[in-house]
Amino acid sequence: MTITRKKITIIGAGFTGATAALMIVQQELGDVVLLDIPQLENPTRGKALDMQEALPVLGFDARIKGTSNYEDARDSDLVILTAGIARKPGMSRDDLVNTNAGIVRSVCEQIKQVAPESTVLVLSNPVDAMTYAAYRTLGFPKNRVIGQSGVLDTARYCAFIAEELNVSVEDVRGFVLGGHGDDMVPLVRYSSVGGIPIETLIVKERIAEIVQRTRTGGGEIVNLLGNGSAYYAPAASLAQMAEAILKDKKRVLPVIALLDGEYGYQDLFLGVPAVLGGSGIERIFELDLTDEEKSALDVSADSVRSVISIVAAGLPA
Ligand SMILES: NC(=O)c1ccc[n+]([C@@H]2O[C@H](COP(=O)([O-])OP(=O)(O)OC[C@H]3O[C@@H](n4cnc5c(N)ncnc54)[C@H](O)[C@@H]3O)[C@@H](O)[C@H]2O)c1
Ligand SMILES: O=C(O)C[C@H](O)C(=O)O
Repeated sequence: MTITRKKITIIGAGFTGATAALMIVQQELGDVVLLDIPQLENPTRGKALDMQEALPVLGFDARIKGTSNYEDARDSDLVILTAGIARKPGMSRDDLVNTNAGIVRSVCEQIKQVAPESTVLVLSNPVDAMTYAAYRTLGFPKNRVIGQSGVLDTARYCAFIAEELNVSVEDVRGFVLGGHGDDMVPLVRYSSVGGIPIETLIVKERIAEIVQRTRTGGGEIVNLLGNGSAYYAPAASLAQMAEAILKDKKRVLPVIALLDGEYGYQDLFLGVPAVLGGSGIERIFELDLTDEEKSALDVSADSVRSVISIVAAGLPA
């Protein structure tokens, strides 16, 4: 019996792309193609070769290829899109919209030629709108075009709760809904530690501070780094989503999905809990929200809608 490994192409071999590549091969999810622009062909090949040479020490089997040629991405099972510019201190993610929409569109034109059956995972910011740009350009079914934000935002939220209570992160459960902006919606009511609701363990004022820190978590890292944005936690989030898809795990994770009436929104990409498996987004869960939670989600949805409208204006009708 021949065992054929899955093929994962990561477009953008910068901080998030290269880190995700290493995490993906360390989970033995498949062979990785790391693709960047032709001007960066040699550094991209260098990164891939360096990772390849780490694998005998780490003890994992995979092939990693650095390239700028889309032929190398042919027939990929999964394409991860990290191409684009990152924000600097003082910028919002939305400030990246015009530059990154152009990049996402040009990359997706190529992907649809060489990997028409792939599932596409989008990271480039502003990610809700970039997932929309990818969906419109690719023309793939909506279950195969997915954005990453909620896994990362939830990870930050859970890390802060674990730190607050001095408990294992393994026992913290939480959920962040909505767009990947400072008005995202951490759902306190659905958050627990070892099954115990956090509202019974942490005072209201501290919960509010944790929620606020989660919402601005990306900016906190941008300010500390000074010249770029987070990449370890984003790459780990991509690897978890890749695993769910490539191993058909049917994980329940917050993902950016195209909504068709769910939560009362139409034609909108927004972070919601979904079943992620071999077919991509297999099902969206609609949670019962209080009026307060729904109002907060409406605010986040409005922000996303306004950025999507900028992208839509630049796309052919
Ligand atoms: N959604 C999220 O949660 C999340 C998390 C982290 C970063 N991001 C976003 O991901 C993007 C990448 O972040 P990073 O830290 O890896 O940035 P980076 O600058 O380190 O890497 C980006 C890479 O994309 C490449 N690139 C640019 N145009 C390209 C093209 N047309 N084709 C192929 N490659 C191209 C660049 O050459 C660069 O190597 C940014 O937009 C950032 O804001 C999103
Ligand atoms: O904050 C950023 O610009 C990068 C990313 O979206 C993050 O949340 O870390």
